[in-house]
Amino acid sequence: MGNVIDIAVIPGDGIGPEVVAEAVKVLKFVTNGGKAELKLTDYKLGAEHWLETGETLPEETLEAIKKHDAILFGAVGAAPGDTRIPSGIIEREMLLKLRFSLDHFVNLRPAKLYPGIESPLANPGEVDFVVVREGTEGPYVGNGGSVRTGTTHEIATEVSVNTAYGVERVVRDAFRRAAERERKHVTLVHKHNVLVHAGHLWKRTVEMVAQEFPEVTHDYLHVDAATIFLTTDPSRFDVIVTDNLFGDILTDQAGAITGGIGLAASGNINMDRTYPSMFEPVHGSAPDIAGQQKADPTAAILSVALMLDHLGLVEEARTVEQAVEKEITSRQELTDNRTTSEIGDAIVALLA
Ligand SMILES: NC(=O)C1=CN([C@@H]2O[C@H](COP(=O)(O)OP(=O)(O)OC[C@H]3O[C@@H](n4cnc5c(N)ncnc54)[C@H](O)[C@@H]3O)[C@@H](O)[C@H]2O)C=CC1
Ligand SMILES: CC(C)CC(=O)C(=O)O
Ligand SMILES: [Mg+2]
Repeated sequence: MGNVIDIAVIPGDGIGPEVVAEAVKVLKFVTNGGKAELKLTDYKLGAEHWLETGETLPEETLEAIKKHDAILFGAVGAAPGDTRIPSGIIEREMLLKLRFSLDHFVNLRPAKLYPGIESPLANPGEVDFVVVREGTEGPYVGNGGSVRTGTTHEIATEVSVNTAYGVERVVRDAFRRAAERERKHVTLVHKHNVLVHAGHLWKRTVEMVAQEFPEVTHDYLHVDAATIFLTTDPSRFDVIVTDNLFGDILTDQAGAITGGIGLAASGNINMDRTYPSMFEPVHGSAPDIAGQQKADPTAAILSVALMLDHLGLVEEARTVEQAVEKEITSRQELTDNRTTSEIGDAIVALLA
């Protein structure tokens, strides 16, 4: 990394550029005069870019992105009903291509109910867990197709790919994280009563890796039951490890119970550091509120804290998290009807 922190910025579509602008404000402020000089390079990618150019993620852009220390990402994608853009093209050929090409095998999604934030649950208790979602495999790999057989019936397949290598490395990561946490507990979430091939691989892998971590306890929940407990007893969770699809769904639910998707941060992490990791809010491009300064930028700002931590700027990361915590605690309502930019400014003011 040297004395320069070299960040690729991909604002994307919808509210992506609005929340990234606030995240960048925070990043500039917190690194100003610090250990390293900040260098930001913007990349125009996403649905709007595709409409203008027909490009999703050209190889030369991918190669250029690989050279940065980390990536700050907003969100991409069109409104679900937008017929100008083939559904999924941007998500798969741009966002997932980035995650897969850069081997972001740990999709880290912390879920914390900050003091002062109202949960929709009557008695949420103390909620502070992380979801370690596998980021490069599962049903998101594009292993499928749509064919017509001799009958008139169309067949569509979407095959989930789970390699022993991929499962083992993410499960070990979850146990390592649990070993560092107070409660030291891992919950595997899957559906091995039905998805027996993938489910048993995950279950056997957890049993195997658990031997290396005698101080970490573990249990198992089928994903349907996990959604119940996320609503009725979220404080039971410490570290959840799960596949790409279940982790995607559970982390939107985790966002909702911890005060809203506008607060949920994530990191797509290449733990081997062979390529840059990417930090982004859990939410999407929110076309329903885009361009109105209604989005909460807190998730994007907390993603900056995850990024700083990953880059070894631990003090700066903690400073950002503390400022967010302080700002959130002072809120009467989730955003207090302030603009995206006003919330960003309020957090920056607390960094000073
Ligand atoms: N990582 C990414 O780039 C992701 C992209 N998407 C894409 O985003 C587009 C919209 O997807 P949706 O399913 O509608 O999910 P979404 O997360 O964009 O929006 C769901 C709901 O949450 C609200 N919301 C989201 N972020 C918010 C914020 N920061 N502050 C306040 N409210 C917020 C939205 O207004 C909407 O009502 C689609 O094209 C989808 O494929 C969806 C999820 C992740
Ligand atoms: C490819 C993305 C749109 C999947 C998603 O919703 C997410 O990663 O949260
Ligand atoms: Mg999602």
